[in-house]
Formats: sequence, structure tokens, C-alpha cells
Amino acid sequence: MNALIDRRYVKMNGLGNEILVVDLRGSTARVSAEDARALARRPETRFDQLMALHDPRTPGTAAFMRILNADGSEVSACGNGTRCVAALLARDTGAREIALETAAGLLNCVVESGGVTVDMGRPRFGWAEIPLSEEFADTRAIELQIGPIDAPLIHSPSVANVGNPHAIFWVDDLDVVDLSRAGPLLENHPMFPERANISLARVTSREALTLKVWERGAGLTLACGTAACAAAVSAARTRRTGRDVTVTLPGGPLRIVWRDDDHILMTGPATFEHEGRLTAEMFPRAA
Ligand SMILES: N[C@@H](CCC[C@H](N)C(=O)O)C(=O)O
Repeated sequence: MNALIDRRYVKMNGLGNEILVVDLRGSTARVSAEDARALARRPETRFDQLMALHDPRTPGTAAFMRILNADGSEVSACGNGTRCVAALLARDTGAREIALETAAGLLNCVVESGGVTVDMGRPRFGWAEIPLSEEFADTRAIELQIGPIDAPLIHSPSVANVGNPHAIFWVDDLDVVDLSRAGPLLENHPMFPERANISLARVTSREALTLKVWERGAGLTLACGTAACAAAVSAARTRRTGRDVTVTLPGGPLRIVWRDDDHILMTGPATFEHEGRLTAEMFPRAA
């Protein structure tokens, strides 16, 4: 029998980025890539990212989170999912300050009526840290051979790692490229050995960006918290904006502050949809 059966799930979203929280604390159950793909296909558990909660590994943290994309790939960071988990644990326990842990490190969250703020830690910009498959001294703009989708309007992205890899293409018009077509090619470009999340970003003022994201392992989503962080720090790094910006995604705005101590603070909503228990019918039968 699948050890996930009868575990609690909570369907949430962060600005329309669909999040499924599966609470596995107190058990040794794990979500496999196949389990994740099965749950992602069902209407009641559909998700862009699944946040699996496990018993804490570090004193003072509320849970260790494994994060899976809809294609079953496991990743180390998800901004919208982290806000959702913090809001859920705040609802469950009454705590307002919640520390969570992922493979990428600790995330301190503050849950307030106006939204959830997550300290997303420090960005990394070294070419090997992104990671890229070629050495670049300056990752504010890298040379990318794009081939058939090359156009003067889309070139030389900024790259950043905020727990996961991102490439940000600066454009004047977010519709200049069909991201549903270009996204998969760019996500799987040989420059990105671990694939990458791909954003089109438009600077609208010194304090504002608009963003469209093709997510690694999930495709076009209504919002991506880590992409908003990566775009904000890249915009500040390239002097396009200051360090306190509103990033507006198709699902709505996030406030991103890149503090002087190098930490990125992301603030935005977390929305509850419905909850239930996982059942046997949700998983393919073992042969
Ligand atoms: N939607 C997320 C990012 C999820 C992970 C990403 N697709 C990856 O593979 O790195 C967010 O809100 O940050």
C-alpha cells in the first residue's frame, strides 16, 4: 500500500501558483516522482509545486520541506510554496514566526494579516553556482546562442541562483516572445546543466518590474516567487532599479527587498483552497 494514503493534503496557491502541501510529519513516508506526477494530474490535487512536510532536522525549525515540480523533479527552493507552508503552519499552531528548512538552507518566515514575508537568504551569481556549463566572469549579462528563437529582442540574460537557477531576459514588451514555445528550449539550453527557470522581465520604473515566467519542471505559471527574487536582484545589480521593488506577475504583485546585508525578503499572499486526505485512487496501482 502507498504510504501516502490517508495523509493530509492542503491545496493552496500563491498568486495563482498552484501549491499542494502534503503533511508527512511523524512518518517516514516520501513522495516519489511518480506519486508527484500522479497527484499533479488530478483535478483536486493539481499543482505546479508539491511541498512535502517532513519532521524538522534542525532545532527551532517547524519542518523540513522537500519540493517537487509537477514533472516529478525535486528542487531546493519555491518562494510561493514557502509562503503557503508558513501560512498553513501559522493557522495550525497560532505561531507568527516560523522557520522552515529545505535542501538549500533555512528560511525564516513572518505571517501577518497583510501577507507572509520570507527571508529567502543570499543570492549567488558565480557561473559555477548558477550553474552554467561555461565560465563567465560577469553574470549580469551572459552570451547565449539561442538559434531558431534568436531575435534582437531577446538576448544576453542575467543569471542568478536564489536556491534555484534563473535566467532573466530584459525586454520592452513581455509578449515579444511566445514563452510557451521559447520556454522549453531555453529551460533545456545546454548552457544550463541543471536546466533553469526562464523569465521575461520589463522594468517599468526604478521601483517596479513586470514578469512572465516559464518554470523549470512546471511550465508557464501565474507566479514564481524565486523568479521575482532573481529578477529583482538582477535588476538592482544591473542598475535598472533600486533594491526595493514591486514585481508584478500575471497572478499579482510581490514586494522584494534586497537588504544591505545581502538577504532577499519576499512578501506576498498565501491563499487556502481546500483540504482533504490522499486516497488509494489517486495513485497508479503497482503492477
Ligand atoms: N514556483 C516556485 C519555484 C518552483 C521551483 C522551480 N520551478 C524550479 O524548478 O527551480 C516559486 O514560487 O519560487
